[in-house]
Parts: sequence; structure tokens; C-alpha cells
Amino acid sequence: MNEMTFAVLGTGGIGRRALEVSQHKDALTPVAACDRHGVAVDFDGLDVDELLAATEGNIDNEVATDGGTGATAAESGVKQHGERKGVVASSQARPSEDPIQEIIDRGDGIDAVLLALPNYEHDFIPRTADRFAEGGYEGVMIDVLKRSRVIDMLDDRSDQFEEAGITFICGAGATPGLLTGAAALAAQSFVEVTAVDIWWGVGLKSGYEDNRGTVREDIAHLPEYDIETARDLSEAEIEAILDDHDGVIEFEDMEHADDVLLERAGICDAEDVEVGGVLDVRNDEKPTTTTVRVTGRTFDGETATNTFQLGDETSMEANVNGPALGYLKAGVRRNRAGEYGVFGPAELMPGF
Ligand SMILES: NC(=O)c1ccc[n+]([C@@H]2O[C@H](COP(=O)([O-])OP(=O)(O)OC[C@H]3O[C@@H](n4cnc5c(N)ncnc54)[C@H](O)[C@@H]3O)[C@@H](O)[C@H]2O)c1
Repeated sequence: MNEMTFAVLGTGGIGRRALEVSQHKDALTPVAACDRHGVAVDFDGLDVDELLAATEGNIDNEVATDGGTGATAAESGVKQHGERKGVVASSQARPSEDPIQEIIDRGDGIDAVLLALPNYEHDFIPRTADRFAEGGYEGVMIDVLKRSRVIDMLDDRSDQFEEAGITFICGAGATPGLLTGAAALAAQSFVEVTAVDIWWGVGLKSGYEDNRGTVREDIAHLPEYDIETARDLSEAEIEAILDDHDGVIEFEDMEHADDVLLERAGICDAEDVEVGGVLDVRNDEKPTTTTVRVTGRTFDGETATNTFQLGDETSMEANVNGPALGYLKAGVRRNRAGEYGVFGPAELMPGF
């Protein structure tokens, strides 16, 4: 009864590491994985070691998603050796014209689906969720997306998910995700929260090759870019931006969904949440310690700031995938208890 099966959509920087981390979680079996090129399904459990070894040099971070709203087909960012692209390099996978549909068709045996897909089109993850609902899927869907506006698009589908029997958990990576949950917990000392400041540090030297999708999406947060212009950047242009910054980019006032996720959990107003951080692609050491500061007023009239910090040794991959799979398991428990609809990481913490 406690056993859970899950599928990963997207075997790029995040999806591959999610499969690896799942090996360290109790009673969680990966049974399906896909990228744009193909799909692997085995209800006895995927051989994760084989899949990771075979795809090590074949990670697909191409810009295109499914060709929806204005996707470019730029063939950039593909790390490839040999004939077979992406997940198809694994002997467990085969090429597919529509790998996501193949997973929907096997949804009966899948308790949860982790969407480790790109966010170059804001409606890609919501549209993918629609396909699961329309395909009769009844289970958990969970994403690690970052942008605030996508949460509204998922909220609009709340009734549809409830009717379908889907428990959708949104924004459940590191930030949003782990840090949003930490802010919700830190807020419990207060009767009124006046400010939440999230400041992250990521050092990505050895992980850079595998996480170019995430770096491109981060560049879209710089004031001179947006998701469309970042999507159209060539690899050489991205390298030039990184060179201009000596490999260290500082972000301020980011559109990160921690704000709307804390507001929908009743913790504070979205406008009182600030997210920024520093990305260093030339060092593995974090350029700054990831810190969450929650300021508020206690019931007995004191004003204080509760602070939560991540250890500098924890990698971005550890801080995204550990929480994502932890929230996935929390989602399966809710789904089995008949709770459907849209939930954020703060709502799965003590209430406010
Ligand atoms: N919340 C957080 O803390 C956090 C941190 C890092 C990354 N992220 C997010 O995680 C997401 C994934 O990032 P990444 O670095 O792994 O990206 P990536 O580009 O490395 O991988 C994306 C994967 O999706 C697959 N894909 C694309 N279109 C597809 C389709 N139509 N069908 C099937 N598969 C398809 C690609 O083939 C690839 O395997 C991004 O949206 C990123 O913003 C969140």
C-alpha cells in the first residue's frame, strides 16, 4: 500500500537526477521516463543505473518543446555522442513520435508523474496536464517550474483536475519548493508576516553542461531579456552573456512563484515576497549562502526575523530533486485519501 510508482517527463538536467535521487527514497519505483525523442517503460522498475550511464553523454536540452505557441526548433544545447539522441541511448527506451502520449496511455500503473520539462512556453506544462486529464489519468502530477504566472494557469484547471481525480502539486523544486515550504514553516511564529526574502546561491561548474536548460531560463530573468528572447539565443550568445559577467550572474526581483504560492497558502501578500540570487557557472562553490528570511509580528507584539539557510555543500540538483520527490510522495498520500485539485508546497506545510 505504501509502494509508489512514478514517471519522469523530461530526462534533461533535472529529470535524470530525479531518477538517481529516487533510488534513495523508500518505496518509490521509477517505471517510466521520456524525453522529446523516446520513452522507456518497465513496470518492474527501470534500471536507473543503465539509463543514467547510457544517457550520460546524450542529454537533450534543446530549446524546442512540443512546437506549441511559437517554439523555435533551434538545434542547440544537445550533448550527443553516437546515433541515438537523448533517452533513446538507453537500451530500455525506444524512439517515439509522441512519448508523452505513451505515458498517458499507461497511466493506470503510474501513481505520480514528475514534469521535468522546460518552461520556454508558459503554457507547456498546463497543456501537458490537460492531456493527462483528457486521457483519463487519475494520480499525482508535480512540476518544479519557477514562473509565477504558470500557477494561475494551473489554478484555472483546478475543477478539471478535481473531476479527473488528479492531485496537482505545482512549484515543488528548490525555489519555488523547498524554500517556499521553509518560509511557510518559519512563518508559524508570527500572526502577521510582513516580508519574505529569498536569496539563493548556485555554483554550477561541473553541472553546467547538464543544466544549460536551466541557465537559459535563468537568463530570461535578467532585465534585458524575457522568455522569448532567451529562447532565441544561440549557444554562442549564451556563452557571450556568461563571459560578460565573468560567469557570475546576479538576479534581483525575479518572477519566482514563491510569491503566489505563499499568498495562496494565506501566509502573506505576494507583493511582500522578494526572490533574487547569484548563479556562478565557473565554480562549484556557492557564490552566496541560500537564505530565507521571514519577518513578522508575534501574537505578543514582538517583531522578528526567522532565518533558514541551506548548507553550502548542498547542490542545486540535491535541493530540487529531494524536495520534488518528497512532495511527490506527500501528493500520492493525498491522492489516495481522495484529495484532488491544485496544491502548492506551502499548503502541504502547517497551516496559517
Ligand atoms: N524550482 C527549481 O528550483 C528549479 C531548479 C532548476 C530547474 N527547474 C526547472 O526544471 C525544468 C527542467 O529543467 P532542465 O534543466 O532539466 O531542462 P532540460 O532542458 O535539461 O531538460 C528538459 C527535458 O524535457 C524534454 N522535453 C522537451 N519537450 C518535450 C516533449 N514535447 N515531450 C517529452 N519530453 C520533452 C527534453 O527532451 C529534455 O529531456 C525547467 O523548467 C527549469 O526551470 C526548477
